[in-house]
Amino acid sequence: MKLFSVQIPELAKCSVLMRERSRVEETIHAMQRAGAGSLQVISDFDMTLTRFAHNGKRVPTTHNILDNRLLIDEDCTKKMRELLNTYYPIEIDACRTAEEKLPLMVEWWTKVHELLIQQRIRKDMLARAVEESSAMLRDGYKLFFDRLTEQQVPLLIFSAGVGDVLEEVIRQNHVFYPNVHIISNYMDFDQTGVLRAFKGQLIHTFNKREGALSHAAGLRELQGRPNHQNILTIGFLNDKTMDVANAILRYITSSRHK
Ligand SMILES: Nc1ccn([C@@H]2O[C@H](COP(=O)(O)O)[C@@H](O)[C@H]2O)c(=O)n1
Repeated sequence: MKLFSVQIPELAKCSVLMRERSRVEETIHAMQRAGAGSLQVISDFDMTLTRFAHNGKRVPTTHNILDNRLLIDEDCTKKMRELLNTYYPIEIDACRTAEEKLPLMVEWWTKVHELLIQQRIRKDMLARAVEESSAMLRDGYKLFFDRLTEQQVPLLIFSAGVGDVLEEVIRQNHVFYPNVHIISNYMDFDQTGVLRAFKGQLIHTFNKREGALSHAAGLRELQGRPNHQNILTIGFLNDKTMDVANAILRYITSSRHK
């Protein structure tokens, strides 16, 4: 289909890899015919909506943003880093199955959350910790969030990170719009604003997908958007921008094509 190299030239870039090009094109076409009113977007957060690295340094995940003296002491920093060095290589180990990794991920998240609770983190310090961090959204994020909100397309961010921190990152980047819904690990603060637990069921890397789909089905705003036969999954190479996702979004939501 010539149409796509002309109307979405970003898809012709050699950095864009597709398992079955014709299927991708058919799906985008079907989504465009269905229009913005049928669209819903589900996204990860850390290293998807945020950058992987900047100036050669890793951009912190929402958990790592909490590594700030305003919130935790040196001993906790040390223990959290040891846990990261132990469990992160397991999370990304291509030789282990998801079944093998799952209990180890539960162990990692549980240990870190216990450490954070012991630190009696203060809710009113979170915004400053985010300000002082090097958290950074991926290039092209503004166009992405703006387009979705203009077109009233719900954006469900499903993250195994820390929801309170995630919210603060998008708030400080001025894109926490009403169409944005976040499912994540939220902190539970006592009446004086001190962390005492994490709310609800733990979300980790290996239970995110099922959780995202069941939550999406339950959200009132997403009802009436049953575009389940047309699903497009987009992954990013670490240092790439959101231009491909933005180009597809522009095409699908542009009234010119209707
Ligand atoms: N203590 C932890 C636990 C997890 N992480 C990383 O957070 C990432 C969350 O990613 P989302 O796409 O779900 O937002 C996850 O992949 C872990 O690598 C961490 O940094 N510290």
